[in-house]
Amino acid sequence: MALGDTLIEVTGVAKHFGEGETRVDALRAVDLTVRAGEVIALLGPSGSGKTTLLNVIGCILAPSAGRVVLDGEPVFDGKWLRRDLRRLRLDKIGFIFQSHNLLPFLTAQENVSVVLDLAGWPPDEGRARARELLDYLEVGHRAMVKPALLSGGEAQRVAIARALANRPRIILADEPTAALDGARAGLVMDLMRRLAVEQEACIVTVTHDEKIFDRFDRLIHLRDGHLVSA
Ligand SMILES: Nc1ncnc2c1ncn2[C@@H]1O[C@H](COP(=O)(O)OP(=O)(O)OP(=O)(O)O)[C@@H](O)[C@H]1O
Repeated sequence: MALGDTLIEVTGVAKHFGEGETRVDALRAVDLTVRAGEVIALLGPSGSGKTTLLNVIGCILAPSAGRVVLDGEPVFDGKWLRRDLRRLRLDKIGFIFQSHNLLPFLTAQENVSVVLDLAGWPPDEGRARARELLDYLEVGHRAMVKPALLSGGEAQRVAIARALANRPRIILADEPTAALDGARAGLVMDLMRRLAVEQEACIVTVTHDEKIFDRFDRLIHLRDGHLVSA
């Protein structure tokens, strides 16, 4: 598809942890632009800075230097430019993690609708949206079940529904298919792409999972905190 708006613009971003002899430069002068409709992978050896970059884009971690613009809005330029980062994350960003992090005491449907409650949706609209997404992801028949009774693939699809529920335009995923077999991993990525394209969103995925490399528009390699290709 034709690429749309620029959704992620990271310029000169650096992040170090600690000082002096214990200082670790996790990111060094990273530039990255991602546009609507793109599904990209962050690859690289352990410790190369993939999760750090994902957390910076997700406004979970403040960079040490640089500029971050999300969906046209400057959010960091040497310092945070917005005070309400929680609201920003709720509105613009959906997170999908390797371990699905579903709340064990809520049903599958409630795990999705709770995000919409937090974002201020009326409860009946939130329930309807949760159900619609679970149906779309072919886990609607498991809507009233608690996570402990879901298979790995079902739980991951519920987690995807939760990440996408509020129609964020920036979807960040950390090893979303690591727990799935090859066929299911491909299916999950295909579903994520379909939803992203429909919602004019982008997906940035940290992965080591070679089974799904062919599902990405771009593979971006990190090494020692540098982007080595983009
Ligand atoms: N909170 C922290 N405090 C100190 N050092 C950290 C912290 N988070 C990350 N680091 C260091 O920053 C570097 C980059 O870490 P990061 O987790 O981004 O790598 P990664 O590429 O995601 O690795 P992996 O594939 O193992 O998850 C590593 O050297 C790591 O030890």
